[in-house]
Amino acid sequence: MAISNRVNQRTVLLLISLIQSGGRDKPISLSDLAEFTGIPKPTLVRWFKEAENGGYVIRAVKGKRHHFIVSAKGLALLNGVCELISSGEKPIERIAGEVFTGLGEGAYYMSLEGYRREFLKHLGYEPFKGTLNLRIISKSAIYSVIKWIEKVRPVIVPGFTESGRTFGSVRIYPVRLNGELCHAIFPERRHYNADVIEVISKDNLRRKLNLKDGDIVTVDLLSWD
Ligand SMILES: Cc1cc2nc3c(=O)[nH]c(=O)nc-3n(C[C@H](O)[C@H](O)[C@H](O)COP(=O)(O)O)c2cc1C
Ligand SMILES: Nc1ccn([C@@H]2O[C@H](COP(=O)(O)OP(=O)(O)O)[C@@H](O)[C@H]2O)c(=O)n1
Repeated sequence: MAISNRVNQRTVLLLISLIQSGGRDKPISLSDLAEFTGIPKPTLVRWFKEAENGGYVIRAVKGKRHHFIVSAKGLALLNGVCELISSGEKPIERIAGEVFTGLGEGAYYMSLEGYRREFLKHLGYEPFKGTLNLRIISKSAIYSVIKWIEKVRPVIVPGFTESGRTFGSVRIYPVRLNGELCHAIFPERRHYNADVIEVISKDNLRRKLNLKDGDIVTVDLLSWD
């Protein structure tokens, strides 16, 4: 079920609270829910009124006690929320990175035929000539990257010799940058330390994702399967 943006977020929170309190398949009283969640009764009364008007809960009154059942529409709404969250692949980790400009060397290396041929073969596209640099600010995120690199088997582009000069191998890993599927590359010989990721893509990412130096991006660290 697609979630309408008119759905009240309080209703979603209320339904989650009901289910956490054991109300997925049986009625829960207002008092029990207040006790379980610590949400004041008057607040719950208001939230239940909204949810009832929307058809997301069913009220059953016995004496002074009000019981609530999650309706079929309420369950469908929560399933819609779950689908929204779980759509797409599950990243191994998710970190933040900051865009910065380097010395312009990425464009040179990414233009070399010896690399371009292999990128096309392994990734199925001809990358934009350059690497988008991301600085990882937090220590825990740097640690996540180190663990990710250890865990995921890389695609390896071998080194080669061209015009008498030797170029090193490059390890490649899949990533999503602000939701866009791209690849992180780790050249065997590189200037940067563990706090920098270089990202390649068929597109000019600055243009496509409207990025400039200092912007913070979301990086999903993925595996190949
Ligand atoms: C595909 C690729 C291959 C590279 N191979 C080498 C290499 O063989 N030797 C080297 O000194 N640096 C190599 N580098 C690393 C660059 O020297 C540099 O660390 C990196 O690309 C960052 O450059 P920038 O931020 O100035 O653009 C390579 C970079 C890329 C993208
Ligand atoms: N897929 C890519 C690769 C590089 N770039 C950008 O293209 C420019 C040239 O890349 P580069 O690697 O030579 O430059 P620097 O990383 O040294 O700044 C830089 O501004 C990169 O950030 C991009 O927008 N999208």
